[in-house]
Amino acid sequence: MKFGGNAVADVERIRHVARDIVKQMQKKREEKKGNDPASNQIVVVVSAIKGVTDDLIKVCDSIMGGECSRVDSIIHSIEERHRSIASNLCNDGSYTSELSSIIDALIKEMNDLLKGMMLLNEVTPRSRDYLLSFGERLIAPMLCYALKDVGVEAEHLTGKDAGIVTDSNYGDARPLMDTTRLRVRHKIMPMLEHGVVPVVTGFIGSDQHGNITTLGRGGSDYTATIIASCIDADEVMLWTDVDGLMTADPKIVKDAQVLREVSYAEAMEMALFGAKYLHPRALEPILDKGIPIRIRNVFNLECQGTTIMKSPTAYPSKIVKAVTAIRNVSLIDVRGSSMVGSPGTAGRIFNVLGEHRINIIMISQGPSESSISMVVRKSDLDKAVNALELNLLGRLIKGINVTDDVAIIAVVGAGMRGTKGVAARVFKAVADRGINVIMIAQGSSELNLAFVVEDRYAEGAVKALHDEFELDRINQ
Ligand SMILES: Nc1ncnc2c1ncn2[C@@H]1O[C@H](COP(=O)(O)OP(=O)(O)O)[C@@H](O)[C@H]1O
Ligand SMILES: N[C@@H](CC(=O)OP(=O)(O)O)C(=O)O
Repeated sequence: MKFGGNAVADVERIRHVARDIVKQMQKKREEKKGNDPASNQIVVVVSAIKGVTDDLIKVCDSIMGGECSRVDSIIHSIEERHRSIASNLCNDGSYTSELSSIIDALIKEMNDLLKGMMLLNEVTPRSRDYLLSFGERLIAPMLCYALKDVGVEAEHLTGKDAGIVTDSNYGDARPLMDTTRLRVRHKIMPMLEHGVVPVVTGFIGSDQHGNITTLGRGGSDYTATIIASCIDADEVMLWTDVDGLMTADPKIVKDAQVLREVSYAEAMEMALFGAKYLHPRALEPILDKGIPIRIRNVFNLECQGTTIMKSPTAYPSKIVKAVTAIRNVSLIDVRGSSMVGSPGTAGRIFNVLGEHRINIIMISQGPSESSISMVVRKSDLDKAVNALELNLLGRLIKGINVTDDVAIIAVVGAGMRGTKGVAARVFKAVADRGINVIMIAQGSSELNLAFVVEDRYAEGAVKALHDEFELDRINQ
């Protein structure tokens, strides 16, 4: 069971999560009538309080910008928030003092690290991951003690303690699954057999040298599926603050509906295109084993949520199941006559961006070959343009155009495969709302059709497509 950052934002929510875990354990025991000793074994994975990882990233930026007072004020508010939770969470006084001293020790370690980083005025990928890890490391002991306080035996572990070993690609590390499987089983299985609930920090692992690494934004989902695969779990539950995967972001479309079932492939497309910030690689570890994932709302236990599975049977006649939007992205257009007919052009452009660790979200090249359009995160824009200017401008490419405030809109659904007329419906619906399409891409899997609009039209485009494919009536 993985709990996202919204679910653990304050004392009340953490207590609620602890009670939810107890309920789920009881439910499992009843379902299996207690015959199976593994019937109520649960591993808990938890994310940093929503916003804390973002704040720690701001701290890194401020260190590099030499803004010490900004660092102090952000860190001060993180410390106060966690100290206050630690002192108000448990009813048992001895737990309160144990928890407070754990939190104090972590805060001291974080400040020691910050002192070093500030002294050097330097943030390396390795020190950045080490600092970001404190978001999760500060919350896991809280949930662990909340469980102890309601009578559940629990132990908190970092991803590193739990046995997640990764490569050294800081900021976006990948698990080395064979080693991880051995270590996770060795650590977690005995705890489960002894009736102890492991409470593991999401998002973090460690490389082979023992340095802390992070698995990329949204990486707690990934932690949950890595562990599930290692211990052959029956299922993975991702507990969040919405009822499940929905036909659109409920913050944009008021009558968005919960999808009862989607396939692994559809969920992966939805994740890649921004619906519920599911980690794009989170499904990889459980695909082969076919372990189902359930997305559920921790604040609405009545709702059964969404099941992500191999072969869903719901909605057999639906062409499109969801409309998604990726905001905060920018479009880079590179052009030049020497790009025409010259093999390796795209390779050279993508290499330069790859060397600067810039992820390209969407690519399009017209048959005239004289321009290539790419969408990158807004936060990567400066770095990307800089890298292209320094390495290729005046040689391979003659000009770079930037549109810095765009959004990618995508329609997703396995029913699109081989169905004629989907693109016509999509672009007519958008044009009828007076929205101009800047760039288009469709993968050959035909599971999605994606296009770019100016960001101010993003919500209008999502609503238009939700209406066009009658997604508000999907469950009728
Ligand atoms: N299609 C969608 N279905 C469900 N949620 C969506 C969708 N698109 C965007 N969201 C947003 O994703 C949020 C949940 O993702 P996230 O904040 O990463 O959760 P967590 O912190 O629990 O992992 C919701 O609050 C919702 O606004
Ligand atoms: N805290 C990390 C990892 C994570 O998965 O968070 P969440 O479950 O709240 O999306 C992040 O913000 O990226």
